[in-house]
Amino acid sequence: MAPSPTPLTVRTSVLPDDDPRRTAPLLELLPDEAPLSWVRDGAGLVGWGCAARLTTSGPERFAAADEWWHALCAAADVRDEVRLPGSGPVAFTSFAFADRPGDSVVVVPEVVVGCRDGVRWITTVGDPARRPARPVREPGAVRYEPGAVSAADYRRSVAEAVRILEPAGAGDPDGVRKVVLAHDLLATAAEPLDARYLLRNLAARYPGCWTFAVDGLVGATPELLLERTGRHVRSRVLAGTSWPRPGVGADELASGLLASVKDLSEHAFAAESLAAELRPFCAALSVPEHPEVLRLRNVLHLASHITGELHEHAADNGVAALLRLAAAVHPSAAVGGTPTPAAVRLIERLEAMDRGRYSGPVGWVDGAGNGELGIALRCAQLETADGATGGRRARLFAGCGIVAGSDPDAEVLEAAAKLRPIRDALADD
Ligand SMILES: C=C(O[C@@H]1C=C(C(=O)O)C=C[C@H]1O)C(=O)O
Repeated sequence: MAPSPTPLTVRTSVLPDDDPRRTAPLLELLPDEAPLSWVRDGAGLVGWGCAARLTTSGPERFAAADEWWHALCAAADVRDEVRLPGSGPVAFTSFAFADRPGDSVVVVPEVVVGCRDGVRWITTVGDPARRPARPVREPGAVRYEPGAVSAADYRRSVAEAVRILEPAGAGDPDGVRKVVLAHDLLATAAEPLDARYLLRNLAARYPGCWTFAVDGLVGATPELLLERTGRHVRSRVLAGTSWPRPGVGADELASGLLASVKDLSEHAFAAESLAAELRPFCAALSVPEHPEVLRLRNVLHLASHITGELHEHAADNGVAALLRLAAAVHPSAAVGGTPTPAAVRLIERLEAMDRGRYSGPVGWVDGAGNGELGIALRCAQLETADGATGGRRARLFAGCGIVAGSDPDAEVLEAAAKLRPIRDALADD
């Protein structure tokens, strides 16, 4: 049962010209204590402090979060002179991948600074405490060791999946055709980890990705699960991956990916599952016939941009609030598999680790039910010391979509390429 909300006083105003926060890069405004971020190409939202917080779990976690957030906003005293998506009341959210185990969190910051369409604003909730702007700390040397699932265990589980999965165009129509398996890696730094160090390095190297931090989960994801702005919804589905190899040019990698039957089938599962779950909410939905290639520093992905217009009644009565839509589309076949329930059971059996909030929806939601949720990929969970960040350990995750034609050795290399963004961001450079 969600706790009963205490009324919040929410004030949003445009930052005046002479305020240094108007021009400083968003990430540079963050204090070291529990920073919150959703930034892409320099725009987005950063937040800090905690005016309200919900921890929830289980299959109803999205509904519980939506109900709590809706009640909090309905009771709030709001003055918003900006009136853009992300102004007024805002919560940062990060959901567990699995129904069980794992906690999901919704955090309402005391301060949010937002930037959108060239407008910079600040939102305060209550009377925020001043936080000292301590300099960003470097992690020093970082040591790695296997996590709950080593690379060797991962290879074995992929090989087992390849044996079990139904081949394309044949086999049992109800059998699992795609499953996404992951493994983890533990990093221990010489110095306490400062999320801001990771955020800045990630944003510098992956500006087109969404650089996020919520409750110690820090990363830069290229995958947008769902964005809702009024009646408009949008998703960037990724599945099918290639990575740089010596002697192979970027164009060759891209054309190889577009011609790979295995990657195209992996991709089709992901794009179709997202579209199928979203369709009942939409008056119009546009799904590209063929994916395109998204080029990042560490990998290339097949990408589909799906857009839709929500039914007017769905948009108006709250059934299509972003957190409700998230319940419908998560887990897509980009991080679960096809068909979803059987694939999720196979993940429990073969992967057998607690993913926590890795590969769950992460992002923000505003008081009107708008917002952006990415899939928490290319990320690390920072260990918390005494309930606050500042520990020296982090758990990194990466996974790959497996189909009957997958090669276990290649999937180990692909997962290693997906760990690069965080490993590079942790490097003491
Ligand atoms: C699971 C991850 O990535 C997902 C799997 C992909 C694939 O298998 O090709 C591509 C992008 C993501 O949807 C990850 O980065 O950990």
